[in-house]
Parts: sequence; C-alpha cells; structure tokens
Amino acid sequence: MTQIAEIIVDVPTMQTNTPYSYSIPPALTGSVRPGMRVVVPFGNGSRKVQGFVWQLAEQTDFSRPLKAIDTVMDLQPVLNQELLALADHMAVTTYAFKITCLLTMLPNALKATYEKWVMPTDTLEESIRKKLFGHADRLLLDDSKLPEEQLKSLLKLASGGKVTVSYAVRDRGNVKTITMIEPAMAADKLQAAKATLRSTAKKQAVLLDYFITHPEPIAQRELEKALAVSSTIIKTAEKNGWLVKKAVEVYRDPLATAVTPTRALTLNEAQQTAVSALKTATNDHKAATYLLEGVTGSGKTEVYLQAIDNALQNGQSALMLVPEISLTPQIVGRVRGRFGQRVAVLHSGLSAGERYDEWRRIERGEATVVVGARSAIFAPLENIGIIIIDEEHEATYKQEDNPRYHARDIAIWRGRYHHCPVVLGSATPSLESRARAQKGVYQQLLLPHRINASALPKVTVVDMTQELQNHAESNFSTALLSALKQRMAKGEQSILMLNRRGYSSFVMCRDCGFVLKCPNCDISLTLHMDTKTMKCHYCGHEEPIPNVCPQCHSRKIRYYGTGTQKVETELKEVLPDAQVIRMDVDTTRRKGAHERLLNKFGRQEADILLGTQMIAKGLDFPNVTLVGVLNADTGLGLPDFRASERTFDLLTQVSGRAGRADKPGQVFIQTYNPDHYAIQLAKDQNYERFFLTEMQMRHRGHYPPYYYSVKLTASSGDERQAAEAMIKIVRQIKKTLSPAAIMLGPTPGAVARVNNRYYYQLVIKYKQEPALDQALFEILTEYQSTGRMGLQIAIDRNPMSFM
Ligand SMILES: Nc1ncnc2c1ncn2[C@@H]1O[C@H](COP(=O)(O)OP(=O)(O)OP(=O)(O)O)[C@@H](O)[C@H]1O
Ligand SMILES: [Zn+2]
Ligand SMILES: [Zn+2]
Repeated sequence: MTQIAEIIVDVPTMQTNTPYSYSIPPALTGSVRPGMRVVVPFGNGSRKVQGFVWQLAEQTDFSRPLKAIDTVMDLQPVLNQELLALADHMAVTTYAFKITCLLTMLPNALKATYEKWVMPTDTLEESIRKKLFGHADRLLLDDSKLPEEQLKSLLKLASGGKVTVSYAVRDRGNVKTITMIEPAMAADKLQAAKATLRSTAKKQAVLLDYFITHPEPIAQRELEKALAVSSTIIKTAEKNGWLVKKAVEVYRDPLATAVTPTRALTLNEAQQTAVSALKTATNDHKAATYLLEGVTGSGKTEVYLQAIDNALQNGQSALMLVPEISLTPQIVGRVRGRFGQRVAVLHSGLSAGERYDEWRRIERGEATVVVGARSAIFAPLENIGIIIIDEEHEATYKQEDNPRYHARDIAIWRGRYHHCPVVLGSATPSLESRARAQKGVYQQLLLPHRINASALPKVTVVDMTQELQNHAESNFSTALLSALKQRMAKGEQSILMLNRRGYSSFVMCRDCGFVLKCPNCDISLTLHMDTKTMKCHYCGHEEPIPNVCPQCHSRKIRYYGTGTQKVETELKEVLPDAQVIRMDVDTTRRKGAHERLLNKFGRQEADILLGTQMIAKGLDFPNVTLVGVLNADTGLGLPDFRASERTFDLLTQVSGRAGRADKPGQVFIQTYNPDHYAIQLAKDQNYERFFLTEMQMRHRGHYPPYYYSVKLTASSGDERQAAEAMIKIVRQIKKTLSPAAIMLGPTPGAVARVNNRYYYQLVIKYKQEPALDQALFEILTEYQSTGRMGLQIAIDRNPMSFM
C-alpha cells in the first residue's frame, strides 16, 4: 500500500473544506506528518501553493496519477492534533474555510507570503534578456515596486511565452540566533597550537590564550569586543580547527522590564470558595464552565492566580485571556510577578519575531502559563489544567474578520478537549453568560464584596441639562470640579473618562452646515490636533484641516464635539496647578507608551489621568479616590441592541477604579439622560437589577440571548451589485427558514459606504433552524469566487451588534 497525504490547500477564490490528495515523494517518505506545512503544485501551470497536511491515508484510487508534494516547510508539525481538530470545529461553527482557521492559529511569522518570480525562456532575445535581467537568472515580480513600463513589457513577454512566471512560497518564520564561539580542543592542545604560530600572528595568540583559560562558549560579538579581534581572525582560527562556531537560538525578549515578584495572598472567604471549586475541577479533570461574578475590586485576579498555581503544581499548563494586553499591563505584571519565566505573553503589540519566539517557548513546553489577547486562545499548550477569560463581557473577544470566532466558544471547546475547567470572570458578565449560569449550564461563583470590606464608591449622577442652564458651556460640572479640587488638596488622585464611543470631533460650517466627510466612506472626518489633520477612522484617509468652507467659502468653519485634547486644555484653565496625564490613541501610539503613562500615574507623578475608554478596565491604583465620567451618554444613542449593556458595563467598570484600597471612593457621572435605567443602575452598581431589566427588554425585542442571530453582509464597489446579491440571498434563505425565524433587512449597512465599498446586510434571528447552517455554507461556497468581480459576502454568527 502506498501512503498519500491529504492536504488543505491555500487557493484564494477556490477554497474548499475538502482536502486534496498528493503523493509523497520517496525522499520525504516517513517525514510528512499531519499539521506540517507543505508546498504543493496546484492547477496546470507552475503555480505553487502552501498547504497543511490534514492527514495521511492509504491510496485507494489509482485511476489518475497524483501530483507529488514539492517540499515540506516544517521539520515538525506546526499544529498539533488538537488544533487540527479545532479547525474542523471552527470551520463549521463560524462559516469559514478550514484553511482560514488553520492560518488563524499560527503566529504571523509563520504565515507564508507568495512571491512571483519571472524567468527568461530560451526564446527570449539575448539583448532583451540582458536589458531586463542583467546578470540575474530571475526577477522578483513585486507588483507594487516595479515601474509600470517594465511590468507591462514583462506581461507582454509572458503572453508570448518568452518569460515564465513562477510562484514561490516564502516563509517569514525566522529563528533569531547568535553565533557562539568555543574551543574545538582541550587547553593543552591549544597550547601546542599556539607554539606553532608565527611571531607576527599576535592576535591569534591572544585568541588562543583566551580559550586556554576560558573553555566555555562565548558570543562572537562579545569576544570581538573583549579581545579587540576581528571576525577574520576568528575565522582563521576556525579554519585551523582550533575553534568552532555555533548558531544558538535566542529569544527576543518582549518584556525586558522587570516585575516585582509576588506571593499568594491569604484569601477571604468568598475567594477561598471560588478557588477550591476551581482546584477541585482541575484536579478531577472536570470540563465545566464557571462564571466568576465579582464586583470591581473583589480580588478576581488573585483567584485566577491561585487556580493557575494549582494547575502548575499538577504539572499542567494554564491559559489566561485578557481583553487587550497593551491596555492592561497591570494584570500581565501580576501574572509575571507570580510565575516569572514560566509566563509567555502574546499580544498584538509584539513584533512578529517576538510573538514567534513566545510561541516557540510555549510549543517546546518552556512556558506553561500563557497570557494573551484574543488569538492567544490558540496557544499550542499541552495538558491544559485551567482556562481563564478575564472581563469575559468584552467585545474584543469576538473576531470581526474571518474566521469570526468568539474566544469564549473556543475556550469551552478546548476545555472539553483537555477535560479542564474554564473560568469566565467579570464584574458585569455578558447577558449571554449570565443567562447560561441561570440555567445551570455554567456554574456561578460569586465575589460579592470588595477586598478588606472597602465599600463600593459612592456614585452621583449629574444632570448636564441643568448644568448648562446654570453656567456657560463646560465639560466640568460644579460638583465634579470641586471634587477634583478636594483631591488635589488631599494629595489623592483622580481618573477622568471621556466616552468616545459613537462620538467624534468634527468640522462644520456655521453658515451652510457643511460637514467635512470622507471621500471614500459615508462618515464624517475626525479632527486630530496632534497631526493637525482630519482623519477617517474607517479607511485611514487623511487631509488638512480646512479654514474656509469647501462648499460656501465662508470662514466660519468650526470644530464641534469634545476631544481629549480639548478637555485637557480646559482642564489647564480651570485647574492650572493640576498635573495631567492624557491617554488616548494619539498619546499611546508608540510601543510601550501605555505602560509608561500608567507607571507614571502609579508613581503618583500626576493628579489626574484623563483618557478614553482605554482607562476604564483593570486599573488598580490605591490612591485613586475620584472618578469622573464626562459624558456617559454618547454610546446610548447608537441603534444597537447592546447599547445599554455596553453603557452599563463601561460605567460600572470605570466607577470601580475609585476607592479600591483603604480610602473611600467617589464617582460623578455626567449625563444628559439621568433617568435612563443603564445609568441609574450603574449608579447603584446593581448588576443583578440591570440583568433582569435588560433581559426583559431583550425578551420583548426578540434579541439575544433569547434568540440566536446571524448577520450576512454583501459588499461591493458597485452599489447595485451588493444590493442585488443581498436580495437574491434573502430569497434563497427564506426557503429554508421556518415561519418562526425573523429577518431584518435587507438594509444598507449602518455606514453604507466604507472605503468606496457599499454594504448591504441581513440579520436573521431564530431559535431553532436545523436547515440554516447548510444553507449558509452553500452561500459561502457559491460566493467565494465572486471576490474577483468585487463582490464579497460575509457571514457572522452571533454578531456583537446588528449595525
Ligand atoms: N485576599 C486578598 N488579601 C488582600 N488583598 C487582596 C486579596 N485579594 C486581592 N487583593 C488586592 O485587592 C485589589 C483588588 O483586586 P483585583 O484587582 O484582583 O480585583 P478585581 O476583582 O480583578 O477587580 P476589577 O474587576 O475591578 O479589575 C488588588 O490590589 C489586590 O492585590
Ligand atoms: Zn474613509
Ligand atoms: Zn459653508
């Protein structure tokens, strides 16, 4: 029997979940294994594509000769059996192709890119060959870099068969190595070698002397510096067989900053109960999901750490997800403080190389605790003892692109695979999770009180419509301003949050009402003072700030809306002595800026931390006793069924930053909707009441979690094409749905045009539709090749919003 390999190939526009069969050439027999990447020929031409070995099989069909695998890209599988099985599951549940799922699991450094090479054929005239190729036997056809003229003539030659184009897979994964030097022989032999040196070979003598007394390996760089010898000198010694060079893999250290080691704290009763439940589940290999619901500052992190510690003591590994690491350096610091070198950190702020190194440490079992943002859920850990998702309600756990997975679902799948518990932690659990706990699908663990019996902060809602009547337009109510002054007098710190969701600073003409919009998208441009430009947050378009109205040429063109910069300016006027740290996209663009600003605030080098949503979560500063929310409402107005939930979560989270240690905390929420239930219940920090109220609203509106949902989006540069595709899909889907299903649409997307593409969407709400999955998968397959004509169909199961 002959063994063949079944391979999932990466051919955009021709994706399929069915593997292709390839023969294994004799040279590779025995070394091809599932989970390895290979290069295979595809189609008729010289096209080479990347593929993943899905499984090995016995050849049964001999009717057609099989193409052979070209080469293997890996010496070891890059995906293990578990992750291959997970890709299978993901493909079905997220309506994505297996290849997309497989690629998603790999660190970027292992995502191959394709290179196009042009080579002359025999029929190419020598003079042209010389002109185009010079001494090279082939040219890299990098479309973006070649001058158009040259590209054109190459294409012409290609169609005449005078040059051929071949595709090559380029692997970007690279291991960082340094060159180490060590003696190739014992000291007495080196001594003997030294005796043979000519008297002029002084440097050689120095080099040998060094190794006679220091037989241990040393980095070449260091050696050159220490002895002032050049690489040629070392090379000569190597040639003579006295020294050897070795490439040693080193890891790029993404977290060079030191952390303070911490030890386990003595748990309070509620923490103790939670930790023992989790320990028992880990020790008994129980694949259960726990909802750890703990008010802000109740010590959830300590529960995670001790549960992780238990898994490590069992010789198991642990996985912990946090919403976005660059935003929560404090949490990462705590995990590293407890587990030191055993911790690997994965997040988008790392360079591809750094991420790859962390990934390799995990793969080799050198790191057994992984902390990371969403995609860290695919960390190649073995023998997992516990999986934790902190702030489980956060929208960032859902990926917005293909494959549109939710990290929570993947966590639960992996928990089952490893027979280990999954912990979902939050002060404000998502309605979905809380409803499941209610039904007993998840086990609820409660931390109802703050540590050391500190009280939750006292929250005051400030009606800004009243404020406006009392004094001139200001971002600060009288109450908030006087509270800020008090803190400064007492040497305590404050956090001010400007809610930016659904809100931006824009430019409008006072005479004709003209608003500057993006030429590519149906959205107004946002003012950025740091770069002095108007920017589109959807497509990145940028243009100068106008000083006359482009429509009526009036000079009365003005800024509207409040940006953090504007608030900062006002803050300096009303509190000239205050030291303010501003944290927003503009001040945190540089790598590590986030951490630097937070550390500065932690060292109490500023009175006020002013920022956007990015300062709402996870911060634990004992000296912060005041939190002010400048505008609570901006998210409430969005036509999104989660608008209230998001607002409640945000206000509760940010309020929770105040009074976490011994000093009591105070919060002011400024709003134009003081009576809205999300604001009133956030004021009382009453998650339970909010849950009940919001569940009723969802029930009435037929929204999740009472209904499942799927959002289909058609997009195209041609508006009619997008609309027509959507109408056709609606007709198709309708046939498979039961009368109980609810369809919203087709309608234009909330932003109907983005980057010159038009969006049409359809939302289906349903409880049970056995035929739906199949129908959607057929749509996915049918429309994948229309991408070439500019039409794209996206399918999102349980989308975070219907907008
Ligand atoms: N058992 C304990 N004894 C003493 N201090 C503790 C204990 N558990 C936690 N703490 C401290 O209490 C503070 C709050 O804990 P932690 O930040 O873990 O709360 P949290 O529930 O994660 O809060 P949030 O959801 O608001 O981020 C921290 O400074 C932590 O070190
Ligand atoms: Zn745009
Ligand atoms: Zn105008």
